[in-house]
Amino acid sequence: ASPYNVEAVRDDFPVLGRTVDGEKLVYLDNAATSQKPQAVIDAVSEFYEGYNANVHRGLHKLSQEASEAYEGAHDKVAEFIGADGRENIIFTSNTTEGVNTVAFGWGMHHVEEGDNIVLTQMEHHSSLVPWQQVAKRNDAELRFLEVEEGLVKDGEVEEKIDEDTTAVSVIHMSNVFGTFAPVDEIIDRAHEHGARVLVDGAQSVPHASVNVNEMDADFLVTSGHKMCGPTGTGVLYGKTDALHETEPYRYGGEMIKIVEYDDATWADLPWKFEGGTPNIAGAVGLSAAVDYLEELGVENVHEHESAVTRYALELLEDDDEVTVYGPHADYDKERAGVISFNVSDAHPHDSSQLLSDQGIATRSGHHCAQPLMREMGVPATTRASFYLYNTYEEVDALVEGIETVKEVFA
Ligand SMILES: Cc1ncc(COP(=O)(O)O)c(CNc2co[nH]c2=O)c1O
Repeated sequence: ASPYNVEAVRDDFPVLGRTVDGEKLVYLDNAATSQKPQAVIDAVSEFYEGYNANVHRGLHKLSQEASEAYEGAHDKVAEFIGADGRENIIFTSNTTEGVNTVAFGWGMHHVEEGDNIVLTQMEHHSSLVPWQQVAKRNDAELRFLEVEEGLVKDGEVEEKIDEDTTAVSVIHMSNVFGTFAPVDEIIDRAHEHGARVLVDGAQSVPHASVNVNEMDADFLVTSGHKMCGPTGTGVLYGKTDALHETEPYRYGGEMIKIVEYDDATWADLPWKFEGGTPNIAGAVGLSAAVDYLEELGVENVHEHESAVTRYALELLEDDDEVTVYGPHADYDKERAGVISFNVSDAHPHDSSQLLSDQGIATRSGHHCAQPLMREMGVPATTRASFYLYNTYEEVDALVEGIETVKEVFA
């Protein structure tokens, strides 16, 4: 049984009521982006209908209202992830921008020749590629914590993070396997050697309770659009001292204090990192998304999602024509709502297409983890990813849909 009334929750999400070519929509692509509750849609509309203005305290009422909403959204996100306050919260357009801000604003200035940067083998391209650039330009070594079935191998953290490690960037929850990396062990080890750690929380913050202070992460990035927030929203968290060590990434208006013809000084945190007119409507929507998740209870979301995922794993693992990648249903540690699988000899793209023909939205491909796919020895996988509104009946629909794939490729 779910910790909340799933059917009532589903009524909050207009898109879930639609059909796809006459088939009832079964949306299982939440790792890519989540659907939006009416409260988020309304918050954005109310902003445009009622107090749309540019922020940073123009001297007219609408600007003051918009500024309060925009700045207040930073406070809300800070509270949601256990940060000290708004100065630790930078709004970005997505996780990718957050990683780039840290890689180029901090990494480029602190990683020196001969240092090493440590990642895991299951990083998303949005983390791997920026750090590749830092390593190349600063003549540093990239190291990878080896992973097996979505789990960092024993001994890797101890072996790979050493006195020459300056930066560690680790995916908190894998968008391929749904597994969690041992971030506490990684952060402890990195801090022993004075290295800063960026946690990629794109898949963890929307799905599980994350507290940046308890975790002691130096930086953490996530996507607002994966946690019921509008497209084009994301968050970069940084410890105050880490952000003071970080150069701005987006220069221009709003992020300055004093500007001369030949130089400028920067605004206080977090505005130093928010050059230009921000995504005000997105921030208002993200604030409403945090309210929605807090109302439901992120722990309840994680409990529901984990139960639905376990149900799916048990059914898929019983099918000897389905290969499930990552730990199986008997796995006793935390695992969130992502299952990568392949069906007999069907190419993942064909599986996804056939499932889509039945109204079932999954994603097939390399999931922005091409090196990992090569490690796994597969060109791609089909991935079902669950969220707070998915049901056991939708898992049954997925399993029935896979039967159709098997018939076509039998
Ligand atoms: C672990 C992880 N890191 C970073 C990103 C990038 O986030 P963005 O900048 O908001 O796009 C994603 C998005 N992952 C996926 C996007 O589409 N399918 C996915 O699995 C992700 O899953």
